[in-house]
Amino acid sequence: MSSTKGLEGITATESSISSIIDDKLTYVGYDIDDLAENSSFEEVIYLLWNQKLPKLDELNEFKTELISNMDVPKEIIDHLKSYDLSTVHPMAALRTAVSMLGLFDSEADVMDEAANKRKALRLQAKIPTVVTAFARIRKGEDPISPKNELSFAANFLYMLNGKEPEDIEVEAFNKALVLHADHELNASTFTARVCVATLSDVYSGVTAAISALKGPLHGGANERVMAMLTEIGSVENAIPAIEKKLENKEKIMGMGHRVYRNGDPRAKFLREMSRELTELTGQSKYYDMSVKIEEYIKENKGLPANVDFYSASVYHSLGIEHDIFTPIFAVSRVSGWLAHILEQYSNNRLIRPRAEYAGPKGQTYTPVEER
Ligand SMILES: CC(=O)SCCNC(=O)CCNC(=O)[C@H](O)C(C)(C)COP(=O)(O)OP(=O)(O)OC[C@H]1O[C@@H](n2cnc3c(N)ncnc32)[C@H](O)[C@@H]1OP(=O)(O)O
Ligand SMILES: O=C([O-])CC(=O)C(=O)O
Repeated sequence: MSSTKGLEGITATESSISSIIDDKLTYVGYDIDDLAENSSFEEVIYLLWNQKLPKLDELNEFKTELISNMDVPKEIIDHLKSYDLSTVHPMAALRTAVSMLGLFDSEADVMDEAANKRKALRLQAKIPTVVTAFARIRKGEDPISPKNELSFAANFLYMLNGKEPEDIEVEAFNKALVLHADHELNASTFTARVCVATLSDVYSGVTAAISALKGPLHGGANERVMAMLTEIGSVENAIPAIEKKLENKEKIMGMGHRVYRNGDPRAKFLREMSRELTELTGQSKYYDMSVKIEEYIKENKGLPANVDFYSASVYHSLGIEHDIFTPIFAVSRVSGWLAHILEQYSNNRLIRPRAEYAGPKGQTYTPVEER
């Protein structure tokens, strides 16, 4: 028996949700380029959960259902208020709040398909409320309810900032949500599938996935990209700073990918949005720095920028606090986690690989007082 470190190259399941073939990403067979240019995030959620794009009346009904499920129990808001918000990371708060949401859902442990779909809708709807409520409470502001006439993307920015966003902001944010929605068997999605393959419930699966997304080698990288750009400070300092990091064997956040070797097809959209939005907000230095870093790493390490790299300067230009970047990833990716959870239930088998034993053998037990 031999093992593959990090399960690289191992095909662990069949899935009809998204595919990455020859550096091309599709959701249910639709090219990500097409979806990023044309679709709303609501359409993409519907697509991932139903394996088809909605008709207009189906889409309208779905949007209404989402908005009408965005409320969060007062007890959870009160719980958020009880933390020391100067030290709690919003991903930790989100992880706990999602777990708590399960305590307020009388169907949490009802395992039939219809109930699981209803829970999926509730979770997708409530996660943006938790993230925006956390961000507002920590600034001493009250959480805001969504507006029926706004899209999912617009409502998120409205609930975060308390004012209706500009069209260009909504367009950029919607595109970012579409681009982050699903990504085959990434670490957090795999985590969700492993969890629910024990026939544990949807809330457990999503709580586990949030825990995996939080790490800096996965979704947590976007916040760290912005920390790196802030630390570098100027376009002139970009290459010297990166050289120093590489000398110190530090990883450059937002660079590299387990699957893509030639380039992440999502990055070009985020790069363009970063160019536009940083220019519009007079912060082009972040885009210019990012381009220099991307080119340098490509040339010297052969590594491409991943989805987290330019999303950092995009969210920064939208005025979003840096530690809210990874929760925003969760606001989008929960759509993919839920699609995978529903797919796992529909054709379940316990996920239980083997480990190659590398420890000592043949040891003899000695009583504690003789050791
Ligand atoms: C949404 C997402 O999850 S996208 C990924 C987000 N994560 C990041 O951006 C963090 C930075 N990137 C990384 O850590 C990695 O590229 C990962 C985790 C994304 C992929 O990891 P793996 O497939 O395991 O690649 P691995 O870590 O083995 O890297 C292969 C080689 O490239 C190097 N390398 C990979 N990424 C980087 C990086 N960002 N900076 C510098 N060197 C890197 C490794 O040090 C290694 O070099 P070596 O062979 O000389 O030891
Ligand atoms: O697929 C991966 O390994 C990481 C990634 O890009 C994602 O989750 O979007």
